[in-house]
Amino acid sequence: MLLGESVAVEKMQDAPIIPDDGIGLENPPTLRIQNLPPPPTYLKPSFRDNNGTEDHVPDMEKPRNTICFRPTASHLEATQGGVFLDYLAEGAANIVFKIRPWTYLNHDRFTPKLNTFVCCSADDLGHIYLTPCITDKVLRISKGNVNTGTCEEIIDSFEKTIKPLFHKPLPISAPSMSSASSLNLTSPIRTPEKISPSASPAPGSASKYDGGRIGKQQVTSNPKQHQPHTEQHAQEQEDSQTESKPIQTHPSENELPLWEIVLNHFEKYAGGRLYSERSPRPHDAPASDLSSPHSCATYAEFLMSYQTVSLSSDAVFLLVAELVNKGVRKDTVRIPMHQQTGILLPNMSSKPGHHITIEIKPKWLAQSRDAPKDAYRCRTCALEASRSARDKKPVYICPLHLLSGDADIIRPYLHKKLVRAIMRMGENELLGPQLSAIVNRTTAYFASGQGHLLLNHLRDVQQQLDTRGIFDMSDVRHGRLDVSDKLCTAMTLRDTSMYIQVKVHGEYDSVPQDQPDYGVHCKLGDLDVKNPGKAASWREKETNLITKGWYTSRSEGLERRDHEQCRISAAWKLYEEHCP
Ligand SMILES: O=P(O)(O)O[C@@H]1[C@@H](OP(=O)(O)O)[C@H](OP(=O)(O)O)[C@H](O)[C@H](OP(=O)(O)O)[C@H]1OP(=O)(O)O
Ligand SMILES: Nc1ncnc2c1ncn2[C@@H]1O[C@H](COP(=O)(O)OP(=O)(O)OP(=O)(O)O)[C@@H](O)[C@H]1O
Repeated sequence: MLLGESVAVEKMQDAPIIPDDGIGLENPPTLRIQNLPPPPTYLKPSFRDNNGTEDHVPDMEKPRNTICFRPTASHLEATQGGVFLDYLAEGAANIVFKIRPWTYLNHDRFTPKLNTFVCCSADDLGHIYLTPCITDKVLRISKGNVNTGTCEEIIDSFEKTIKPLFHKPLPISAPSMSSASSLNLTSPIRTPEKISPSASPAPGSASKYDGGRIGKQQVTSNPKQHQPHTEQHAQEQEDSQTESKPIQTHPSENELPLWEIVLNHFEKYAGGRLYSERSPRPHDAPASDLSSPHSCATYAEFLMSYQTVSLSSDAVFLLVAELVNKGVRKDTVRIPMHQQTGILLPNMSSKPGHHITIEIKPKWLAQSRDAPKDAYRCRTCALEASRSARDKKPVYICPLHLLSGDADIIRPYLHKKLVRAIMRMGENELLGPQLSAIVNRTTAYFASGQGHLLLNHLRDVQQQLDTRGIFDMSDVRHGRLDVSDKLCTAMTLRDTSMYIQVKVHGEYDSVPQDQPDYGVHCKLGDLDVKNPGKAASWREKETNLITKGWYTSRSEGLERRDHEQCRISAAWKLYEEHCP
């Protein structure tokens, strides 16, 4: 296998193997395989045996300061430290394998599965040892997409850029809630004052703040008139854009965009509650005692530990074979051969009999800086509204609701997520009486516990890193990239995943009174710093949301119901109900 090559699987290819010489080419040719490759044969064990004597210098480069996966067909190696690498999941940019301890498939004969690997490391003298199997981890490998960094780059930017953002200490007393979540949950609804025209213009009318203006386009005078634009309209918008660039001016304190004024009213007068007639229920969780021994010291506790691993080229080949075996993708999967590195991460998957895991992408926890002033939706809800029925998220919550601390709104969302995770895990007995305890505990985690703190921290960092919006060029170093590193980091934190583990057995039944979110823990995943090369696509997305009316349209067909609706839409409804 040559430097610059990649292995691709195209199941429909005819030729079993077509090796190409890809050195130095921009788009290196690929090895195409139809059938699984034959397992490589390693006749000699490449580790120290039980007597401590090294009896083989392996046929791979000695890995230093790192560990290395390579396949094995040796019974001895497999029994002493073999692991299986099973396909677990994939995202747009990475493939994830679960590391499972090796087990006999046949007691009489050694019949290695194709994906039997050993994990080796070297000491200072270059002696190679078999590393005890690391079965509580997953192996994550980049697919090598154009805008995706190598594993080394990912780890480097994680250490230098991401980690410092989480070095802030966690509060040791109850969280001081943000404006979006400083809710008086017991206060009855009060009538909001009508937005004073002097404080802010009527929806859609002109003001100095035209954060929603693209080129010559002005927001229309009545938000109820907003509809997603036709293709022809979109073309007109595009044409107008070519004449003038997007303008981004920023509101001073007394020039807040309308959506923000309405949202502030919602938080202030309705106590942030979507259903105003509802009083707090007995099962609404009290705030967690954040000074308990379970408190984390800093927000860094929510980060996973990363470890680089190198992969022999045979290993990469067999991982691709594993993907074929599992029928992973109908189209092409590529794993770049030249990288031959992966990242070991803690395995956050559900573990039957122990915990269930739900995965949540909190997305944009504050409105986009570029949203029109009369936006009816937040950025995430606007994007979701723009999606076809097929592409919409099956279980959804507005990020601003998730952040709000309102247990009534968060609970139904978490309930759905947890039920799906339980069913996927196959522990259907958890759907019985235990379920409400599991849901309540997870709700408490997000409504008032550490999940709430983490979301607030993520929101703050997203806002601090993106102060001027996606069209701003002022922070860009001349001639280099057309988007700032800070914005790339903000976009990374808008795309991170929360892996929330909820204990489901054992001491979980005897929960401390003062800790309603007992047994719930979370780590953040996918913190690969985004490539500035994505800037054009981010701008295109934002422009599309603005010009096609996805932020502002009040079309019935776009409405989501109850807790699925956007918090900003809920605020508008309440405002208009009380200030017709
Ligand atoms: O644009 P968004 O907000 O939909 O985010 C994309 C994600 O869509 P989502 O809404 O989370 O399903 C998208 O996630 P999926 O592939 O849909 O799971 C990616 O994370 C994408 O980032 P990248 O191209 O892998 O760097 C994400 O793209 P960017 O973060 O670069 O915009
Ligand atoms: N540490 C982990 N433990 C368990 N499962 C994981 C872990 N990391 C990732 N996964 C699984 O693999 C999937 C893809 O991982 P990841 O989100 O890192 O890939 P990605 O390509 O960066 O995603 P995206 O499409 O969001 O860019 C996740 O959705 C999750 O199901």
